[in-house]
Amino acid sequence: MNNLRVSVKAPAKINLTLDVLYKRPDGYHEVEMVMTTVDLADRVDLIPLDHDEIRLDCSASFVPDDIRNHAFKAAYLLKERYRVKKGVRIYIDKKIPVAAGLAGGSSDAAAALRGLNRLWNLGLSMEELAQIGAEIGSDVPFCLYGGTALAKGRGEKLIPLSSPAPCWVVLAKPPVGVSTADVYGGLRVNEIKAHPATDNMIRAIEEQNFSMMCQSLGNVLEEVTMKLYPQVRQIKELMLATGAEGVLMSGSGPTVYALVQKEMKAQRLYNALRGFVKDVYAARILGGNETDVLD
Ligand SMILES: C[C@@](CO)(OP(=O)(O)O)[C@H](O)COP(=O)(O)OP(=O)(O)OC[C@H]1O[C@@H](n2ccc(N)nc2=O)[C@H](O)[C@@H]1O
Ligand SMILES: Nc1ncnc2c1ncn2[C@@H]1O[C@H](COP(=O)(O)OP(=O)(O)O)[C@@H](O)[C@H]1O
Repeated sequence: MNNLRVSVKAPAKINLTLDVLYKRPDGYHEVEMVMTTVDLADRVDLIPLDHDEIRLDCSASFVPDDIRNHAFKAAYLLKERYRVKKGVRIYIDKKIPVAAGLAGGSSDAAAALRGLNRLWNLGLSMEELAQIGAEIGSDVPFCLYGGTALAKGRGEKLIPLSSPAPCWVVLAKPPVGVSTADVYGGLRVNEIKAHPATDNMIRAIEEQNFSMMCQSLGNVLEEVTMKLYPQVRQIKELMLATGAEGVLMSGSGPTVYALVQKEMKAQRLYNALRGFVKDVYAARILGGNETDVLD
């Protein structure tokens, strides 16, 4: 049975921009955000079971192992909708920090959708998978396609972009978990001080202009999370003082990342941050399509 297992890479995303246009009647916020994938990734293994059950285990014990897990929900929705009478064990090798603004759970769900489409021979198109993904979470469609994209609507409407200038991303997560709903809930849309220059960011990406990309970083949720967790501001300041060319909080946070072009600078930042917080990662912007099924 084990030779039929499918393993899928589930990369983290960062927000290069995150703008909120207005609060919608359905409670969600209309967003405009540029996202890209980085090579910090979970691995999702899908192993057929000989009975009709979804079982989930994760290397991080505090991650839910039932329908509250986005990857479990992906399998559940596929089984329900396409009347699949097969069982699967989902194993998540967790490398992306949890509740961090890096879409770890969404990426696991996207990986499960892609992998199960193959394991169960469903023949679903990416559009069909993205529709199911959007029912699980606003970031799941982006995670399905990966690469770099402008996301609109509540995050599920995607316009693909080319790869940004290659660079290093040094990520630091203070030891707090952030609830995305609480952060959006704390935002007063008519009090937003500065909206990110989304058009400039898109141009910087198209032109692979690294310094323009750094200048165009912006996230309207940053202020909200910084009020809750002052460590976010402290990490940003430390990153800038250590030579980061651009810094921003990703998503609803609390992870902050620094962009640098040279590996040596990434190493210096990594070392400086490790003296301040435990969760530090050095990764590369992937930017292209890297969401392949591994085997
Ligand atoms: C902020 C972002 C930026 O990429 O990422 P994370 O910080 O979660 O990684 C996303 O918008 C998060 O997407 P995701 O985590 O999939 O959110 P969902 O599960 O769909 O929604 C969780 C909750 O966030 C709020 N929400 C989410 C998306 C949106 N456009 N408006 C909202 O107001 C709603 O209160 C919703 O109930
Ligand atoms: N596969 C998963 N990995 C991590 N967290 C998950 C997963 N499925 C559901 N969750 C739940 O989703 C919440 C948000 O987690 P995550 O996706 O890591 O963060 P974020 O939305 O900030 O990027 C967590 O608190 C966790 O309980």
